[in-house]
Amino acid sequence: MEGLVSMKSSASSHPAAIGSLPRRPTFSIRRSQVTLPRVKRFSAAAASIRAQQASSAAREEPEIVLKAKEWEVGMLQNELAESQGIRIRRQPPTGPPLHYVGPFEFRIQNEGNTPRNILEEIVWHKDNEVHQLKQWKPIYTLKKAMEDALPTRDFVGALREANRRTGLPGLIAEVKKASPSRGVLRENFDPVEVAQSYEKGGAACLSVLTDAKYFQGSFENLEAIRKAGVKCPLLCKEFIVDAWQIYYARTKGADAILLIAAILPDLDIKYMIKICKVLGLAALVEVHDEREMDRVIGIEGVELIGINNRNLETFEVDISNTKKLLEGERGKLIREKGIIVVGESGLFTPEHIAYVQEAGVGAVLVGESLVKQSDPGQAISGLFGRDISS
Ligand SMILES: O=P(O)(O)OC[C@@H](O)[C@@H](O)c1c[nH]c2ccccc12
Repeated sequence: MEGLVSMKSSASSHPAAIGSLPRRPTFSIRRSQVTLPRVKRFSAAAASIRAQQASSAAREEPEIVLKAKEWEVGMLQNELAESQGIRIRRQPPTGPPLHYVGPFEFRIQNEGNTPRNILEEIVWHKDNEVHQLKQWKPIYTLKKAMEDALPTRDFVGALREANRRTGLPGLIAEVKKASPSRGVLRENFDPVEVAQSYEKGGAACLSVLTDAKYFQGSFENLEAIRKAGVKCPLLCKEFIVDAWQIYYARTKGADAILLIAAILPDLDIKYMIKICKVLGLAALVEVHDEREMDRVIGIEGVELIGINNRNLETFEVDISNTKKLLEGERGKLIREKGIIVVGESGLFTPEHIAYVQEAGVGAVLVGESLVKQSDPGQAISGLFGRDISS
C-alpha cells in the first residue's frame, strides 16, 4: 500500500514522515489509497474494469497510463465520498487524460468537466492551486519554516474564557474583504487595522480568509496580522483539501484551521485532526446539515464544531439551521462530549446572538455585519447589545 501512496496523498504528509520524505516523484497518484477497502464492492468492480481499460491504453504510452491511473484514483475518491453523503466531487488537477476512452467518456464530456455549484468550483480550483504550490514548496521545505514559526496560542481556551467572562458566546471576528455571494464588503481594506480594531472591541479570536480567488484574502494577511502582535488566536479560513495546507498555515502564523465536512471524507478529517494535534493547532470542523453533523460527532478528537448557517452550494442563509442541528439527541451528545459549537454566518443583531446562544452555541463566527462598518471593533457592541471589551 505504501508504494501506491505518493507524496501528493494526504497520508504521506504525516508529520512523522517530515524530514525523512523522499524527493517528490515526477508523477503521483491522488488521494489516500488507504480508503479503498471502504468503497462499496460494485464501485471497486467498476474501478477495476476502468483500470483495465486505462492500462490497455497505457501499454502503448506509459505517460498516458500514469495520467489514467491518477484519474482512476480521483474517481474512486469521489465514489468513497459519495458513500458518506458528500456531494462535492474532486477532480484530478489536469482532468481526465485526453486519450482516455471508456464507458465514462460521455459523463466526462457532458457533466464531469463542469462544476455543479460554487463550492465544487472553489474546491476544483483549490486542488489545482495546491498542486502548484506544492511543487513550489514541497512539504520537507516547510520543516524549517515551521521550526521558526511563532508559537501557537490556545484558540479553544480563548473562546471558553470569553464565554466565561461575558456570559455570551465567544466571538470569532472575521477579517474578510469580499465573498462570492456578497462581493466586496469593505473598500480600502487594511487587514491589520481591521484585526486590531476587532481585538480592541473584545473579540476572543479572529478568522482570516486566505483564499485569494473567491474571497480576496491571502496568507500574507494572516502573517501580517500575526506579526503585528495581535494577541487573539487566529483561524486560517481556507478550503483545505490537502494536509500540505495545514503545515503551510502553521508557518504563516495560524493557531487554528478550518475543515469542511462537505468536502472531506471522515478519514481525511481524522487524519488532519491528528496533524493539527501534533502541530499544536485547533481544528474547527464545519457542518451544514444533519448528516455531516452525525459524521463529525462520531470522529474522535473533535473539540470544535462550526454550524454554518450558509449553504455553500446555494449561498442561502438560515440561522435556524444552528437550532435544528442542536436539537434532541445531537445536542445531548455534543454537551456530553464537551464540544464547543460555533454558530457561523448570517448573524447581524443581538437577537440573532441570543437565538443561537439559546440553541446551545458557545461561540459565534461573524464577518459581514462587522467588517462592513466603518469601525469594525465598535460594531461588536452593536452586535452583542453591549460592550464586551472588558
Ligand atoms: O460574513 P458572515 O455571514 O458573518 O459569515 C462569516 C463566516 O461564517 C463565513 O465567512 C464562512 C463560514 N464558513 C466558511 C467557509 C469558507 C468561507 C467562508 C465561510
